[in-house]
Amino acid sequence: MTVFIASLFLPYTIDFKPAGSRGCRQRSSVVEGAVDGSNSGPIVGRLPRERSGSIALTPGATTVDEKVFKAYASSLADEISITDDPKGPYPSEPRAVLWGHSHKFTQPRSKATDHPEPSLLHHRQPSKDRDYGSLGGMEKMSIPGTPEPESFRHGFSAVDWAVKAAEQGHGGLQNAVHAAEEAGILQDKTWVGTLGMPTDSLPDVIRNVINETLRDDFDSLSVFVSDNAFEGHYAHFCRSVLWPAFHYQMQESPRHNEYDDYSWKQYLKVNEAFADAIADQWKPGDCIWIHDYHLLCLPGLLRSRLPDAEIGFFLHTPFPSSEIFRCLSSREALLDGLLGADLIGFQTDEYCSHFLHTCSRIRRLDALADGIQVHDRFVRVKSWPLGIDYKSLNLLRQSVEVRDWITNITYRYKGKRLIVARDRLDAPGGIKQRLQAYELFLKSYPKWRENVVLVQVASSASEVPELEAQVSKLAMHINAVYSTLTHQPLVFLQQDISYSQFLALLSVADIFMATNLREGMNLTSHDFVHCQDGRLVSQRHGSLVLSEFIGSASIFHGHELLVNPWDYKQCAKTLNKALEMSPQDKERNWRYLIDCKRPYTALSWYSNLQSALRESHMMREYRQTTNLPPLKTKALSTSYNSAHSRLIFLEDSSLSLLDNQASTQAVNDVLRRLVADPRNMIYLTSDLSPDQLAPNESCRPSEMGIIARNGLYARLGNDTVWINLSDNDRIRGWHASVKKVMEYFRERTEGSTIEEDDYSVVFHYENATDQEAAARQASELADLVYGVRGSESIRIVRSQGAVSVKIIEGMAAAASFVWEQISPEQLPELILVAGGKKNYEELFRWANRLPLLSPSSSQPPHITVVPLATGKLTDGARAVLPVGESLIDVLQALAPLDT
Ligand SMILES: O=P(O)(O)OC[C@H]1O[C@H](O[C@H]2O[C@H](CO)[C@@H](O)[C@H](O)[C@H]2O)[C@H](O)[C@@H](O)[C@@H]1O
Ligand SMILES: O=c1ccn([C@@H]2O[C@H](COP(=O)(O)OP(=O)(O)O)[C@@H](O)[C@H]2O)c(=O)[nH]1
Repeated sequence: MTVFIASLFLPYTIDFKPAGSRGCRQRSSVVEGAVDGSNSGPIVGRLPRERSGSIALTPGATTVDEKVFKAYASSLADEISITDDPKGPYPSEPRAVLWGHSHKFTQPRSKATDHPEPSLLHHRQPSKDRDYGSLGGMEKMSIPGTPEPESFRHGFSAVDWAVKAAEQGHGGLQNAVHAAEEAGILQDKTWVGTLGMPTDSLPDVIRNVINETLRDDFDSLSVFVSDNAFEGHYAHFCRSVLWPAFHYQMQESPRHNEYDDYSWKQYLKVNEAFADAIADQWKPGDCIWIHDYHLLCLPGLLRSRLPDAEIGFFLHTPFPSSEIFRCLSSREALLDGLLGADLIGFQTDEYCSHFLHTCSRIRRLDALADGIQVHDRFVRVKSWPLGIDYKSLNLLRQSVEVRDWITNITYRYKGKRLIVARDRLDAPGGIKQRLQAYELFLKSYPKWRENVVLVQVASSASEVPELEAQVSKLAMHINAVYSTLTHQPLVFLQQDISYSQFLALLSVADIFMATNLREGMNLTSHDFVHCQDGRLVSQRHGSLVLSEFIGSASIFHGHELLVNPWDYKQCAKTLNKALEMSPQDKERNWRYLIDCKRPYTALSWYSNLQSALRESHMMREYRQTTNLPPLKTKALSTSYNSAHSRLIFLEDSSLSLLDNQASTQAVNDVLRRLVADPRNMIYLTSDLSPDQLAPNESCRPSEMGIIARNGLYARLGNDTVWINLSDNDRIRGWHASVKKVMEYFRERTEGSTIEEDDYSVVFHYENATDQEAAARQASELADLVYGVRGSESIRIVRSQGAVSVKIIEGMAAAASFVWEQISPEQLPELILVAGGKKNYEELFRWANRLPLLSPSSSQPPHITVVPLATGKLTDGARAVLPVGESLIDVLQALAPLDT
């Protein structure tokens, strides 16, 4: 089984250089080739190190501001002056080196910088009598297995190329994939992505050879799209439309409709190219993982090509509030694209909730707490925060290079308190706000002016030149006002620095500021906490000043130094607090952060996602219920008889044992036989309350457990005490707030009514005088309820003429409660769930998930879930009652009279 991992950029790209021009690059560490496909260097699993001799801090200053700061940065570089090869040879390094030594902080570059030079590629005149496409004048087409003539090899060997680490891509994702491979939970993978460089000028033969090398030696499937399509997709639609919107930057930009339309078409085109490439290679049993906002339409495009494929999607960025998302002109298509997946993962619960609400609002879909019902498919939605890979980080930070940088930086900033930040220079990066807060800090706390330095690494983002100019000015202003002859409080590097330099900075910093306005997660803050363990630098426990608005804030929830990045006063105060903190408090804070992030590792992220996808896909199959097989009663009896322990949930509406209607003798008899068997745990479920059930008490066998009020109460078998599974105050709370909102709409919608019981509140407008206005009100009502629901597990169901708000997870939670009461020796070998009400789907899903909860050593239980009513209740069911049979017939087959 192959796992396809699709991300816009492959972890690799191609470095084109004329033969012999690679200078000092270590040839042995590059996978090299000439266009004829012969590898001119040995293929080894390492890519070239990008050595930064003296960090390139002075290139291309153009504006006055830039000159000032680049000159400053350059003098800093001279001061720091490192040697090209700190103390080689390098220790054996972790995999992350494969790409980690590339200039990671060149992220904003949309493409690799090394273009194949046209003069090299077209140095031959196309031959008139042959048509070899872009190969033009080649004497002979390269046919696999056929030796090429010398002339061919010579002509193109002048265009050497090398596979090298891509300069952009998902660091966190790559580390997670690597960790999963090392742990053996990922065995056969194929990365799918573009090379992130212009490829139009590449002759087909070169593409093919590159393709093959990447496929054979780098488990990669390269997707080729035209340079125009790539530009429209990435630079325009991704970077100028989606990225700002997903990070709450909906400012108007001077764009034309045609521009938007064009870039949207290119976005789709690139997504389609991915779909075609994957569909071409996919085999039944393979799994497809799609990553991030560049490929939102890919799940849907793949679903239409491969209806049975196992498809997962993970969004690394935030998913914004529906208020923002609904401004996107392609909102429906984007949602439909995403909903092609079996499972959609987000970094935090907040993003999940925004997504669920957006689907309900824009697509009018039935959003449950754990996913979306899309016609006959259920798309699971859940948060799985990405974490870091300690193993590779530990190895990397102990490299000679990082150690040397630590020495250099410690020497350079001796006696100073060091604050470090590193962000992309775009609006969500929050550099502008951070500098403003820092200025206020220097102003308000003069005692620190002479001994604090903020090192701000700002990777450029050419998309927003105005912001760059503003930030440069601000930086210049801070240094102009607060510098002294011997001290400059701000080092503003509008430059990329190497990862080793950055790790060294993280290790020696007193404070790391991750005060971005928005960010999906921000793993760098996790790296910082880890690097402050004192392993390389004695007793650090530096402080993390963290924005409330980034994914990491949900991991470090409750952290003492959380800030609102727009509140400069608070940020300034927090910096002062962090600097004044006693070593004991710093350590306490640090330990808190370490504990918070412990459960979230790159490996656990990968493995949780992988099993959740498996489960969702499996459940999706059960949900494809149009042709559910009839229940095989005989087979069920066989499993029942061989099971030493059985758990059975039966919905009472068809048995009438719990309600006040008299049940038949047959029902009474068969239930008594079932409960008499000590191997059985029988639970009847009802929507009645314990009070309503009381009068009929004596008619029921006392061994039978009961779940009442759709899961709000449970009574275990042989027990007389009702357990309230929900907190009454909480229920009253949601009930009251939802009702209040409904009242508001009822008053404004003539003819509407509200109906309530203790687990649902329904706004009826089927008899409203003005249906159109009432439907609009109902939509607004649904939106508002989403807003007030807080963390409650409620479900909003829109139906013809009504909006129902119901408490959910009741049945599954009650079933889990029952499950928790069972001792490990008694864990059931057979589970039967039979019911016909809508909330039984929840129970079906719960039961379907059980095999995944079973310890691997134990035999998974045999599960049968049977919808009792025909019609809509099929989600999660595995079989239907055979025509003419009732539940009693099935129960009688299990416990016949003579047993
Ligand atoms: O620059 P892009 O091509 O648009 O890519 C976007 C960013 O993707 C990665 O960051 C995202 O994923 C991280 C890990 O899940 C998460 O921590 C971060 O908040 C997300 O934005 C990548 O690491 C960035 O460098 C890219 O800029
Ligand atoms: O050259 C590099 C750059 C980053 N990383 C790691 O990749 C993760 C950052 O990934 P990403 O850029 O996806 O996350 P962000 O920092 O944007 O949250 C961090 O744990 C880094 O330690 C790495 O191993 N090598």
